[in-house]
Amino acid sequence: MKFSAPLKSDSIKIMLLGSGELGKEVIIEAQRLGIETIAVDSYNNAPAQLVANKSYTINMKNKNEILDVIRREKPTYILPEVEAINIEALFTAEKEGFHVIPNADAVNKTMNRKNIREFAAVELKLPTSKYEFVTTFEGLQNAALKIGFPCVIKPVMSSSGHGQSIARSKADLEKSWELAKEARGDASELIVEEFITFDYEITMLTARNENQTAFCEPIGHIQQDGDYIFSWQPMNMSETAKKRSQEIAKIITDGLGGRGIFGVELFVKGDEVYFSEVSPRPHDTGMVTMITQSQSEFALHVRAVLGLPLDFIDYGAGASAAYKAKGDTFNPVIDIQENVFTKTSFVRVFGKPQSHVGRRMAVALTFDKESSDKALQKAKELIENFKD
Ligand SMILES: Nc1ncnc2c1ncn2[C@@H]1O[C@H](COP(=O)(O)OP(=O)(O)OP(=O)(O)O)[C@@H](O)[C@H]1O
Ligand SMILES: NCC(=O)N[C@@H]1O[C@H](COP(=O)([O-])[O-])[C@@H](O)[C@H]1O
Ligand SMILES: [Mg+2]
Repeated sequence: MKFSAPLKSDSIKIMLLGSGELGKEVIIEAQRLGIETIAVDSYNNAPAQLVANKSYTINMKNKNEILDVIRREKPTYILPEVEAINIEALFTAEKEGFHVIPNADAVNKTMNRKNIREFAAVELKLPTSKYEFVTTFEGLQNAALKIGFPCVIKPVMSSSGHGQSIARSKADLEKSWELAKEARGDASELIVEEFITFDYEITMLTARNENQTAFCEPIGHIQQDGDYIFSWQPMNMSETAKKRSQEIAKIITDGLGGRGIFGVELFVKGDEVYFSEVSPRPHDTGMVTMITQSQSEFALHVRAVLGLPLDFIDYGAGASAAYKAKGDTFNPVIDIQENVFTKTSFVRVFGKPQSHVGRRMAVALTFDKESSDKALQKAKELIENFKD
């Protein structure tokens, strides 16, 4: 195997665009290799800014502000960490010779549900739910009638379930239409998806670079209001479904190309696997890998970016439970009970400077050599005792 270069860490600079909890762990992993790090976000004291060498607070949707920090800092690698980034800035940076991870086109495709869905379903011919795109309320009504109820309605640009809803009948559509407007991204166009009655859903974390593609064990998860609350690894699945999941993950990540880790989101029904969406970066459900793998998804992301080997060992089964704020405050204090600090469990507090109801603030991680179920049970119990 040939690697792109020996690691000369002092000559490498990584810039994160978006500095939340996932980026914070990426920065820590890069720092462990002696790499200079810069964290950019739209608010001060974002989690990754707390641990980076340097930070900038800018309007992430403004092309010039993004290009200004890139041209000033001249990072070796630019790592988008959130979806809401001015994409033209990334295309321009790439043209100027900067290395965007995994690449500007992949970021563009995945930040917009229309682009990624058409790429996956039409171009790559991957199985997905039935879908339609709409821009008017009348269009939504027609699409929902065509696809049938229940159906899932999402803004084409949004994440963590923002603006997403399930319409169970025609009467729900008005509410769905209004809700979609609240999305942070672009709510001018919506996707209407057939509701898949899956047995379970997984994230297939896939790390790739020019040398290698590596899969993590499948991660099962539970979502509430379109946002993850519990995840566990490994998800116990049939060999056929697992193989199919890896095949789909390989096709979509090869299709997008570039270096980095991807969170490939899949719905599984029997041995049938449907592609849902993909993050070209670490995935929230993948935080469980901080306790289950010798190299977490964050460490693998950094290694993939640097062209280093993507080999690691699995320690055993584990689970994660997200803690979401119950109140709205500045400088929130998260109250964590002593029972989290055991041989087989720990906590990561993100350090967000402000809480609002439902904002993810911390994660409890549990380990159980043999059983994901037991690890999940323990994580659920631990999170019950968190307060803010
Ligand atoms: N077509 C569908 N059928 C059934 N369930 C769905 C469908 N689409 C979405 N869901 C459910 O809603 C969850 C969130 O959907 P999706 O991943 O598209 O939203 P998101 O806002 O991009 O979330 P995130 O950014 O956290 O990945 C899915 O993980 C799944 O549980
Ligand atoms: N599903 C995507 C996801 O989990 N993204 C993670 O959440 C942060 C935003 O959190 P915030 O909304 O609390 O600022 C992002 O910066 C990223 O770390
Ligand atoms: Mg998702």
